[in-house]
Amino acid sequence: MKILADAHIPYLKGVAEQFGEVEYLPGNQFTKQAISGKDALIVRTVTHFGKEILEGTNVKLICSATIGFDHIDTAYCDANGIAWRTAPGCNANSVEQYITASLLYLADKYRFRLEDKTIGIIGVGNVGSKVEAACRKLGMRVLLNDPPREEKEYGQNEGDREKSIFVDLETVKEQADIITLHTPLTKSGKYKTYHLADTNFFNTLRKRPFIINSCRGSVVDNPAMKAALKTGRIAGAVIDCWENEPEIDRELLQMADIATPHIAGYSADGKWTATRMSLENLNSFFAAGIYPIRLMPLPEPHDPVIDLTEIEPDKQLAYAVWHSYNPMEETANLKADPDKFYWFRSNYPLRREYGAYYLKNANPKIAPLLEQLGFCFLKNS
Ligand SMILES: NC(=O)C1=CN([C@@H]2O[C@H](COP(=O)(O)OP(=O)(O)OC[C@H]3O[C@@H](n4cnc5c(N)ncnc54)[C@H](O)[C@@H]3O)[C@@H](O)[C@H]2O)C=CC1
Ligand SMILES: O=C(O)C(=O)[C@H](O)COP(=O)(O)O
Repeated sequence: MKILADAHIPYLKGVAEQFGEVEYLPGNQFTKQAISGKDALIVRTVTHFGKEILEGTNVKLICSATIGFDHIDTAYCDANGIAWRTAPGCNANSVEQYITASLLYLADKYRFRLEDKTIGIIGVGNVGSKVEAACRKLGMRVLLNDPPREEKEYGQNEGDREKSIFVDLETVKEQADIITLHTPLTKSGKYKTYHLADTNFFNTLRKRPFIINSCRGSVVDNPAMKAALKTGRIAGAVIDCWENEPEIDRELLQMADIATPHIAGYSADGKWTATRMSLENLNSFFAAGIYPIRLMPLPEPHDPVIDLTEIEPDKQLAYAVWHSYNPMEETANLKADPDKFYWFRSNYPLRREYGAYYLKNANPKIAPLLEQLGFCFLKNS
């Protein structure tokens, strides 16, 4: 079997070779010529797979090591017998870590308590559900908006809808102090999300909320968001996903509280899982019978012990979370050097999720919350 893989998918080299002959190329260098003789592609979101690149090639399977799949023209693939697979949920914990770290940053910067705030979560799938769980642990009031799920789970019947755990978008716009988006990017259909947050959305917000976009750039109309920041219709913005990546709006970049180069899902844990799932997809599609698929173990963090001895109890939560992941350095780097958007993504430092860290001397009042988030504890601490 001949495989072409994105060279920036970690933990793949040396393992994918069990399946056949593997060539590696950076995702932005995939061409029709490069893919034409390949049976399978292992890809990332940076390459668009539609008619222009796929037509006339031999490709039978596209494995995307990602959750999102808006970079694949699925209608073209389905119509032309090209199978495609993704890695559902692979980096959902990583996005939750990003959102938790960002919420704690906003609370610190603007001097509010998360317990006093209402968050609206738009899109409650793998990622949104993790974000929901984290926000509840943080003591926030949570509003869930997911019309496709609501329709599927509660139907059209008014009586059933009354039992729904979901609210409509108007309620989110009316009551949320913070709105975070976790939908896929879809450009057609009853529930399309392209420019879900457009000028009208921003003009009809009631509470001057913070907006967080870590799903896909075009779910938010970026010029409309910039205008909303300028007029003060929104209090601030956390932006991981942008329209026209990597050529993002420089003015919007400078205005955002947190501005990162589409890396919310970039924990090593998430990347490792994405690679494993992609190889499993390859294995089952071609009935390759490779067992076990063994990836190298995840590297330990550089500083796995978090000593909270000197940290005031009410600062321990943020301290521990930011020790595991702090978006501020990335924000400063991107603001200083936006031309390196793609480079920052391709040269991402090791980031581990909470479970790779051991806490020492946590205050007994805060320890249960840290444990619920997923941190470990050093024995006798
Ligand atoms: N920034 C990053 O690094 C990452 C971004 N993502 C993005 O996050 C998206 C969501 O990921 P998952 O939760 O795993 O996907 P998912 O498919 O599990 O959940 C998406 C949810 O959005 C809902 N939805 C669809 N249209 C909607 C609408 N118009 N309004 C409200 N809800 C709507 C769906 O019903 C579903 O429950 C991905 O499609 C991807 O684009 C995912 C991982 C990492
Ligand atoms: O999983 C997704 O969906 C994402 O957005 C990924 O985190 C994007 O990663 P790349 O494929 O662009 O490296």
